[in-house]
Amino acid sequence: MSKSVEKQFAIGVDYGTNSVRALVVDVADGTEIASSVYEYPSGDQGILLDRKDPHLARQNPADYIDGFEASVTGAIRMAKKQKQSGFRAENVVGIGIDTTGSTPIPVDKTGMPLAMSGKYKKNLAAQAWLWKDHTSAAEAAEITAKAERSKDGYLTKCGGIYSSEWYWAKVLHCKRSSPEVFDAAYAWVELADFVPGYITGNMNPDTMPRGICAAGHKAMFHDDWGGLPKNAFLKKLDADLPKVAEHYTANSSTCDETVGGLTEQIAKKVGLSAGVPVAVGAFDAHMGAVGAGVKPGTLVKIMGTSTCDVTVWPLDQPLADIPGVCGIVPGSVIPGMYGLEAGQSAVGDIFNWFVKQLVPAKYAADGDAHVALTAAAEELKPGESGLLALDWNNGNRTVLVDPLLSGMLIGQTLHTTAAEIYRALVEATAFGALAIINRFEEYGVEVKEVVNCGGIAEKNPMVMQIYADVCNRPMKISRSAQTCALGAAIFGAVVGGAYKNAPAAQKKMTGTKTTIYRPRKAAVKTYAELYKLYMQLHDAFGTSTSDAKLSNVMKDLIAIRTRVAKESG
Ligand SMILES: Nc1ncnc2c1ncn2[C@@H]1O[C@H](COP(=O)(O)OP(=O)(O)O)[C@@H](O)[C@H]1O
Ligand SMILES: O=C(CO)[C@@H](O)[C@@H](O)COP(=O)(O)O
Repeated sequence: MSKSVEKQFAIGVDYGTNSVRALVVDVADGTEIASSVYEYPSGDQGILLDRKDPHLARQNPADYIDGFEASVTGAIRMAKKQKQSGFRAENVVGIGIDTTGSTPIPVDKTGMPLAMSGKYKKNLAAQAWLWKDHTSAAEAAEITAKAERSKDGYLTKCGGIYSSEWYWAKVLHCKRSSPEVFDAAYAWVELADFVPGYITGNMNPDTMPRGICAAGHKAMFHDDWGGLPKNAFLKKLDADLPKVAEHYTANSSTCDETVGGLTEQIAKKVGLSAGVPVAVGAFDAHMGAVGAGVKPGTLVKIMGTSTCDVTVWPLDQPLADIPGVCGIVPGSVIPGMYGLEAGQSAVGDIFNWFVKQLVPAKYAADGDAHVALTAAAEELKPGESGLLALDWNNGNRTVLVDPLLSGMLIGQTLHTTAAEIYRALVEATAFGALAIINRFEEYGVEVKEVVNCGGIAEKNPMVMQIYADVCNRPMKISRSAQTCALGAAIFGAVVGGAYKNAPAAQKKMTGTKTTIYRPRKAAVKTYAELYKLYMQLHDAFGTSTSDAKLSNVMKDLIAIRTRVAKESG
C-alpha cells in the first residue's frame, strides 16, 4: 500500500495595533486549522500614551517578542488538538510575518530595542513608534518642503506629501525631542523587519534583510534615486540622519525571500522545528491584500482600526505617480508587480471613539455598544438624519495626507440621536473610501472589483451595505476572517517551497464569501447627493485652494490647543 503524502502547513503571524494573532493554515487550500491571539499587555490596549499629547502612540517592544511566543505556541497547541486536520508540527514548512507600520524601533548594535534595557525601559522615545503616532507632523512638513525642492523626486512615489506616520519623520522628531535616545540608538528598525530578524537570530541592523514594503512605502527607498534618500538630502534635515541610513541595509527584499531559519531557542519555545524558513516581513495591509487574492483590477480594503486600500499593477504597464496615494512600490505586495497603498488613518477608531466617549450607557447595557448602535442605525434611511461628517478624527491619509485635520459633524439638532451620529460617522468613512477609489481611477488605475477584509468587514454588514451604496459598487468579503495572517502564511508557504510564487499560492489558498453587498438604487441616489456635500466640506476644510477659505480652522484649533496645554504645564 502506498504511504499517503503528509499534509504541509504554514504559519502567518499578524501584528495588529492592539494584539498579535498566529494562524496555522493547510497550504493545499488555505484551510485555517488553528489560531491564537495575544493582547499586548502594556499601556492602554497595548498602546503607551502621553496624557499631555494626544498625538503620541508608542508600544513596548517586549510585547512583540512575548506575543510571538504566546500566539504561535497557542496556535500550535490548538492545531494539535484538531486531529482530523492531519497537523504535525514537523510539517510546518514556513512562517510569514506582517505588522503595522511605519512602526520603527530604536535598537542597539545587536539589534535589540533600547527599550528592553534598564536605562531606557520607561523612556517613551525609546519604545516602538506606532504607526499612528502623529507627534512628527512638523518634521513631516519639513521633509515634504525640502523634498519638493530636491531634484531627486523623492515625493513622486508617495503621493507628493511625506506623512508624520512614516520612518524619517519619526526618527527626526526623536533627534529633536529626545536627543539622548537618538544618540543611544545604533539604528532604527521597522517592526516588520524586527520580528523576522529576532526569530531567526538575524538581527544585526547592518546585515539583516529589510523588506521593500516598509522601506519603499515609509522610508522613501526607490531604485529611481538609488535606494534610500541620498546623504546630501538627509543632511539638510539633520547632520546626523545619514548615520541612520548607513545602518539601514541597502538592498530591500521581497516577501518571497527568506530571512533565515527559526532559531533553535525560539523553535523549542513555540513547539516547532529549528530552521523553519521565515519570509521577509511586510505590513499587515499588504499581506491582507495578498490573503484577499489581490490582482490587477482588484482593490482590497483592509477595514479595522484604520483602513488601508491596496492594489497591484503590472510592472510592464504605464503607471502615473498618483497625488495623495501614499505609496507606489515595486514588489511591496506581490513580487514582480507595483504595490499601491492608500488609506484612511481612522475608521473603526472613529466608531470606537464615539462609543467610548459619547454614547449613552443604555447602548452598552446588553453587551457591545457597536452592535446596539448598528441595530438602531440600520433602521435609518440615507439622508434621513440630516447629518454629514468628515472622517478625519486621526487626520487624513489619502488624498490630502494631512495629520493636522480633525473630525467634524454638521447638521445636528436638539433631536439628533446617538444612532444617527453613528450612522453619519460610518457614512463619512464610506465617502472617504469613495474619494480614494475616484483618485485611483482618475489616474488610470481601474478598480474592477472591491474585496473587503478585516474586523469591520467581518463584523458589520450595515457598514458594508453603506459602502456598497456610497461607492455604487458591489462589496465582496474575503473568505478568511484572518486575511492578513493568511497573506503572511502564503509567503510562509512560498519560502517553504510549497508554491513557486505568491500568485500560484493565492489561487489555491484564497477566495471570497458567497455574500456580496450590492448597491441599492434609492440609496445610491441619495448618497450621490451627500457625497457632493462631503466633497464640498472636504475641499473647504482640507485644501487651501478652495474658495471657502476654511483650511485654517482645524489647524488653528490644534495650535490653540497646543498653546493652552503648554501654558497650563
Ligand atoms: N460591530 C462593529 N462595528 C463596527 N466597528 C467595530 C465593531 N466592533 C469593533 N469595531 C471596530 O473595529 C476596530 C478593530 O478592527 P480589527 O480589524 O479587529 O482590528 P485591527 O485594525 O487592530 O487589526 C476597532 O476600531 C473597533 O472600533
Ligand atoms: O499603515 C499601515 C500600513 O501601511 C497599517 O499598518 C496601519 O494602518 C495599521 O493598520 P491596522 O490598524 O492594524 O489595521
